[in-house]
Amino acid sequence: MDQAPFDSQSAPAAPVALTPMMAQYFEIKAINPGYLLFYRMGDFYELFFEDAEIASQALGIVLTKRGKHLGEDIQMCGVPIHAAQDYLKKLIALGHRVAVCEQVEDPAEAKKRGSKSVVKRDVVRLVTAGTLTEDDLLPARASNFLAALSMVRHGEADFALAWADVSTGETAVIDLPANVVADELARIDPVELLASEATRMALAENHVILPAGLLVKVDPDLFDSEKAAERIVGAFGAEVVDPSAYSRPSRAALGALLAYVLDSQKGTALALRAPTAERVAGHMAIDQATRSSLELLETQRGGRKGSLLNEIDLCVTPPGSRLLARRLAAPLCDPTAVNARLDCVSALLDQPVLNERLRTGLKSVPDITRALTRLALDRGGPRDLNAIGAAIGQAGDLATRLGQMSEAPQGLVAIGKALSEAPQALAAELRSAIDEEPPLLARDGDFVRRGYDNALDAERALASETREVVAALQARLIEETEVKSLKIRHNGVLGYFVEVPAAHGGRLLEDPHREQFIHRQTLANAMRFTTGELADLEGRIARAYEASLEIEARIFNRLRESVLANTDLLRATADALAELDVHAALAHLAATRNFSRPQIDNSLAFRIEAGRHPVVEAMVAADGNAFVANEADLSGTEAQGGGKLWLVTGPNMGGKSTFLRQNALIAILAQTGSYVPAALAHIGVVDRVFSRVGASDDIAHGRSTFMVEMVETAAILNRATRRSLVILDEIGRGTATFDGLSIAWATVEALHETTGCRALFATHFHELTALSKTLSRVSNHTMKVREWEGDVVFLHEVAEGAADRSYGIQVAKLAGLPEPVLRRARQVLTLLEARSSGAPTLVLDDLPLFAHQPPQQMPAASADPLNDMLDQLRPDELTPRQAIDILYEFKKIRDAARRS
Ligand SMILES: Nc1ncnc2c1ncn2[C@@H]1O[C@H](COP(=O)(O)OP(=O)(O)OP(=O)(O)O)[C@@H](O)[C@H]1O
Repeated sequence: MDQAPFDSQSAPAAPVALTPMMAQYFEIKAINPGYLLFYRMGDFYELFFEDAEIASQALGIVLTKRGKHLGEDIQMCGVPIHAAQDYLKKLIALGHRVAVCEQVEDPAEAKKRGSKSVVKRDVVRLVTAGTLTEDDLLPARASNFLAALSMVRHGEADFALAWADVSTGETAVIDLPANVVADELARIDPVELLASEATRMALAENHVILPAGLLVKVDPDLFDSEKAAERIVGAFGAEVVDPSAYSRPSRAALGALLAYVLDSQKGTALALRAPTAERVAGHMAIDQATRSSLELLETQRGGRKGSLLNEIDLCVTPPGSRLLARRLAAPLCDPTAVNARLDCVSALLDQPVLNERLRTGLKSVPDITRALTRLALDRGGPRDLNAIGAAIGQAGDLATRLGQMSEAPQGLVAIGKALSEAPQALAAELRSAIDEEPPLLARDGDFVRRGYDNALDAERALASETREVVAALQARLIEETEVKSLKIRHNGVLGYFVEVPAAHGGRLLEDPHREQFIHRQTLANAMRFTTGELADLEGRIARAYEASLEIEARIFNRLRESVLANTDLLRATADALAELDVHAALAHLAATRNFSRPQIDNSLAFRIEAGRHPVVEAMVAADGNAFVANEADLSGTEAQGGGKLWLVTGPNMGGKSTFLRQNALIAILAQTGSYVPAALAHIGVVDRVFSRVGASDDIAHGRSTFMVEMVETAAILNRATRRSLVILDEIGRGTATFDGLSIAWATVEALHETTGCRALFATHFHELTALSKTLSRVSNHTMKVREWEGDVVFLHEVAEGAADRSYGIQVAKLAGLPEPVLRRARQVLTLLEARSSGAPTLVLDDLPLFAHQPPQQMPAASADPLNDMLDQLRPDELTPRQAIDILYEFKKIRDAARRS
């Protein structure tokens, strides 16, 4: 094996000719720019130079030095082979990409070329976040997409996005105009995104910023649409996929995706499925801001817990959870397709005993899509074969159960058919061949069942017979030497040997035993010998073992081939299992959470009775409280000019955000094919949902909160259609009162007059409620509160009419604003209200600040009340929402003081 790549003894301090190994290292490094090079040295992967610095810091491992280059120390760190997987996982999670460079010849071969020759090495795999296949590197319940974004200029730029989960083989592509690129990226949520610099810049001109953390800038050549056609045919076969069926941008995106995956696998055949061509209009458009505001798959803080998905995901298999997440990210727009899904849920809901049995059966079905990919990439092991065998068996059982269903809907019939076609003969073969608990790797052997292969059994018998031979030999040697404590033992260094206690060792060194026993080792208490007979035995055992390993490897490969020959059937089985899991889970959800079936059609209806927010409901229930269900009716018709717009007023904390969001979530759940948390829901399919709720809670990156709010409002006004559902919360709040009010006013008018979409608009500008008099489809609604001894009690109930006031001061009191501040605020409010109603009244200056305060409570600094308030605030005890509300109070007081 090689020594150090860089010879520390002979490395001079000045520029030098490279040692052969250094030359090899640099050569490999140069063709893999952007990757940390894991350079195989014996039992370690070693990293050098900057790679070593990066890895040692990222992994918390020691950085050492090995030799010199150009007079400088060479930094080095290493990870042992057996732990490499864990280190890789950490590096990938931190966004690094790794090139794994192995020794690709036997060191003995290298020696033959001369003593100074270097063992050949080559990169066998590029490991990146988007090209992983190993279970322990992947999240079980989430997809892991690699995406490639292409641009083909036709005067105006046309884009396409291709994406694949390399671990499951799922592949898809979609043509996109520039203005939906960001939405689609948000939906697919890739872990790695390939694009050229030109594409990145063209999108930036369109105000679409590609996520820097995921972006891998690749050579534009990778996107050549002509080469792409060849790659597509090469990957899937001309008889399976016709490249000309895709648009030029789609071909280019697929071509780049395939090239990158192929390169990462270094020549291993691809295990991707023929790409599905998706259409933008096929699913509900939900932009990034809406996804984040509605916390569909993850919360705004980034975790899955607290998201809608987490609340509704009762799937019992990881592929089921992955499918549900994908469906929730892309609800359907075709009522027929939605209803077909709902029919499956309804049928299972109607048969709870069957559904429970199906779920119990599904629970033990292994994740075969990933096992199949590993086998295709020759990275699989006997456990993958077992998983596939078990899953096929389960699929058969589940098909039988489904077959017992009376009047199954079309969707379940199709699932049952796919399950019944699972290749049972293959499963029987796998079951008869592989042990129940095999080792991870085929090369470890001992996984084929006894009785499966005669030749293998014969070799194994030889190996085990030798055990008996050893015992017999030991007995004979005891007799011959008369050393009763003589033992035949085995270890890795000596192989088989004879061991006697030290006290008897001398006897074997003398005649007549001297000839037979060759001394190998003297220990404190024992002496060890070998004999010719033992060496012979050793050889026989080793040969038998080698032979059995070889036979097992042949069996493994044959079974692997049989599995791969059934790839299409197995994928269909896996798809059907995942889909059944999703329907069964949604039926279980509907039953346990009291959801009902939504009525979905092509109308412009949006009528929800007793609607609930599934996540807040669970949260409130955990505190022992009941969620207050609310109705919403935004239904309209073309003849009326579109849907209705509800203006919702009411205090902070009154439940406006919850109410607004729950209606968007109900629409999304319904079009996903799920029952919904409402007593009744009638929804004409929604083509886009826009939700801007609580934007001021977000810390805007680089743009002020108000700017973000305006950019997002602009997007809604430009893109919403009559079929859209728009949910807006406190538009215009982040600027001066009159500017904000005017913007909010004009926005409501535009939504009503031009867009005609169904909309919920929450606001603190009570002036807006006057619009209901002039705009026919605008109506006023309010969150009910009850005042009790000066305090406010939130009823969380939506009622007709407008709120007469905002209860800001009462809420500020709940938030713990100091009493002097509250008192002063009440005075100011009274004055302001009186002034705006035109009543002759005192001016602000007439009122002494904090009048009636005893002097000790109101120190001299009260000339600057804002300062005083700040002194008394306890920021740590405030929620962001409370803090913002207090800030608004501050601004109001300051503005009022300025004007008066
Ligand atoms: N329908 C409901 N039933 C029971 N509790 C509710 C309901 N709606 C909201 N709540 C409770 O009230 C809290 C505040 O609700 P929400 O954030 O929707 O109020 P808001 O009016 O939007 O306030 P803000 O304007 O300050 O964001 C929720 O966290 C929840 O605990």
